[in-house]
Amino acid sequence: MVIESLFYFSLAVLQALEDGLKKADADPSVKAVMICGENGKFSAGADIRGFSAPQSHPGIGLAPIVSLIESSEKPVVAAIEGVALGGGLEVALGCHYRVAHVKARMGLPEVTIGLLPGAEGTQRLPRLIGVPAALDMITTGKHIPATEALKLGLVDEIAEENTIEAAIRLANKVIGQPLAPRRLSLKPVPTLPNMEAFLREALVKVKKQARGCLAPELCVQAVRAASERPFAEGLRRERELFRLLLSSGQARALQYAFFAERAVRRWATPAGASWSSANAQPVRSAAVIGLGTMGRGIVTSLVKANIPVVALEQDLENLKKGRKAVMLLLEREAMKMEGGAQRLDFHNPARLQFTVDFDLLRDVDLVIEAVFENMALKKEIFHKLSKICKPGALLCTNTSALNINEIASATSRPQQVIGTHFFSPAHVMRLLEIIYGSHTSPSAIATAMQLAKALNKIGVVVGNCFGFVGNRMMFPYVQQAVFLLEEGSRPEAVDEVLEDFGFKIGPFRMSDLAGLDVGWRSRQGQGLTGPSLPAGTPARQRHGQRYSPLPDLLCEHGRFGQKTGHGWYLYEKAGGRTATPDPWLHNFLARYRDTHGIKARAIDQEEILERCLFALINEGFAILAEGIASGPEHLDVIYINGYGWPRHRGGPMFYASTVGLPRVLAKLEQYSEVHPDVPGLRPNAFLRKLVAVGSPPLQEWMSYVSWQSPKL
Ligand SMILES: CCCCCCCC/C=C\C=C\CC(=O)SCCNC(=O)CCNC(=O)[C@H](O)C(C)(C)COP(=O)(O)OP(=O)(O)OC[C@H]1O[C@@H](n2cnc3c(N)ncnc32)[C@H](O)[C@@H]1OP(=O)(O)O
Repeated sequence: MVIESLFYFSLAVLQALEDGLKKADADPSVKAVMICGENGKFSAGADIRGFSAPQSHPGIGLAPIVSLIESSEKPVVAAIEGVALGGGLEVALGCHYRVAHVKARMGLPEVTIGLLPGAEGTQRLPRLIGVPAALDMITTGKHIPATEALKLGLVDEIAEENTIEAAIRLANKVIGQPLAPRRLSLKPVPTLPNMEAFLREALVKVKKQARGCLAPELCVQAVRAASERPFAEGLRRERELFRLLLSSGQARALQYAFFAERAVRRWATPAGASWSSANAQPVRSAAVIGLGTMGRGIVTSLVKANIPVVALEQDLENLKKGRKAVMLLLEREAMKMEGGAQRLDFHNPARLQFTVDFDLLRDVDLVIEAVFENMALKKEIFHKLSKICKPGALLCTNTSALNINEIASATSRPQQVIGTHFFSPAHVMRLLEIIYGSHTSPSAIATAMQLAKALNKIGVVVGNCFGFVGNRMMFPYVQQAVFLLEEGSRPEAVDEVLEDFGFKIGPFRMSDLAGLDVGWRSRQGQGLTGPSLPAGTPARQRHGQRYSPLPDLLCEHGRFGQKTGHGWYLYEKAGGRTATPDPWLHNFLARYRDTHGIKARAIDQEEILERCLFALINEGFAILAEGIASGPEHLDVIYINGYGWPRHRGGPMFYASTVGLPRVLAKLEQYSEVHPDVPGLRPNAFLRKLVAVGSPPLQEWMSYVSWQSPKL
């Protein structure tokens, strides 16, 4: 008998499975059962949306079905095609045999949505493949290919062609064989000589990796229960831990992040452009200009995506340096991939060519300029590109803040100019901020989004303003961090609070890593410091607002961060990575406060957290109100994927909604009263409006934006 299930479970699917199994058991003419999915997909598990209404969620009814499958007196074989994920794999674990198509993928990704495999998966999987492999799958949520599943013993057979036929063949073969040895609930968990030490180390590892995130830790506890307790008791523990996660708030945040990342694919602009009005142009070849840190990563990304690249530098010396660095990156990437260097084919000049000759850019479909942040230089390059490149070529600039319209004005085809803000290291980081200017065509946006997909990145379309979304929100955050130092705090104290919140790295460690000179150059360009600063400008004020010259002073002392061996911290050497608190810096701060008559005060963790985060969130509301991004999900996806925001807190705007908008507003009002010369702390009008209308759920915020004056 064949039972078909749907892509992700609904109550109806579970009911059909139960009915089918009972019918098969009762019918003497049925000798074996095969469970498969529809349309070549076994199952992606439970419907994630339902976890916000757990009482009615189909997942709740899943565990009894898995038990029912296992206890069947007739052999049950799972025919896995496409994916078997989460509850889908748990169903397969209840079956007595598993056959997978060679291209199928399997996994227990519940941890990524803040849960654990709660339909007996944490108890069955270790019994089947042992604790180390099960723990790896359950705590990372990774999807493994069928070939690996076979090696682990997760599946019994691999089908190259027709999985259903192979599963039926296997079912016929095993009719009449004893089923007890195939029932995982009856098997012991394979022992390890050092199980206790192994589990302890696993716990330490996940706690370190996912700071503050509960699910990986509770997954380890559930697997520990499997190794220490009888099956039925292990199940009770699994259920208990599952309930804890479901009510933790982190599950909601992680599930929100799952859907937010999918929602941003459906881009739209205030002018009404979207996928439905735009066709992406094919990108069959690309060029990258500038082989500095960003350019090298971008070339690597393109090669990995199988797009032939022309890599251009201004002179032979830089070309040689850039080429060596790119080759090293590609060698490393190839080592991580199946098929390695052969698959990447980067030694083939038809796939990757290094040159100083602009003329070789004549035929490419897309150019990504990645020279350093200098408007004059970028304009010169774009002017050249508009003369050389073929008419349809997309012209992208990798800038983190500069005005796309001004860069586009140097060309004769501003409709084809677009910002593509990569994050460092560009071949690793998943975010791609895609910035359209006033003249960028919908087709150019669609092409850039398509490129993001090809590069396995998450493209987020945003409007043009200084710093775009990510850096614009980052400025007030870093500004508050520096103000806190002026007022009495230390870099390590501020970093610790934000790292305890869950950021991978606090603002001062981050500045040291990125290089303090980057911001210094930008502030010099803006006339905020350096020779162009008018004489007589007060040290701690610019344009009537509070300004801290601390970062500029550090640069004047040659402290650029990791690269010089000292910045906000001290490092073991130039280029070192181990940050230690620096007594020189502490003295320097004390002298600075004396010079400016600032009385140092003790600043508590709450103030550090709120001033940094609420200033960032406040800017987020301004961005939404101006129509720079089409929804809070966009801001959250940018922060999770580009700025190390803890995913289990769902992104800054989601976090604001969990704190409660009235509280965010009240706190901003309170801080703003104390610091009236800091615009970043002045509550944004859109935040006020949302509070005034009763703080609607985040999904409804954008319906309160008035679009009369989008600054686009
Ligand atoms: C109260 C205590 C009681 C204790 C008992 C508890 C019992 C618990 C029992 C069972 C629990 C089961 C847990 C689960 O099964 S949780 C779900 C686990 N599965 C996943 O996490 C899979 C998530 N999906 C993916 O990874 C991908 O979508 C994938 C399936 C690999 C397909 O990828 P791709 O081809 O790139 O397509 P998209 O990601 O764009 O997805 C297409 C659309 O489908 C939507 N989608 C996908 N999976 C789900 C899902 N599981 N639930 C809801 N929706 C899903 C996705 O959002 C896309 O939608 P759209 O096109 O609108 O953007």
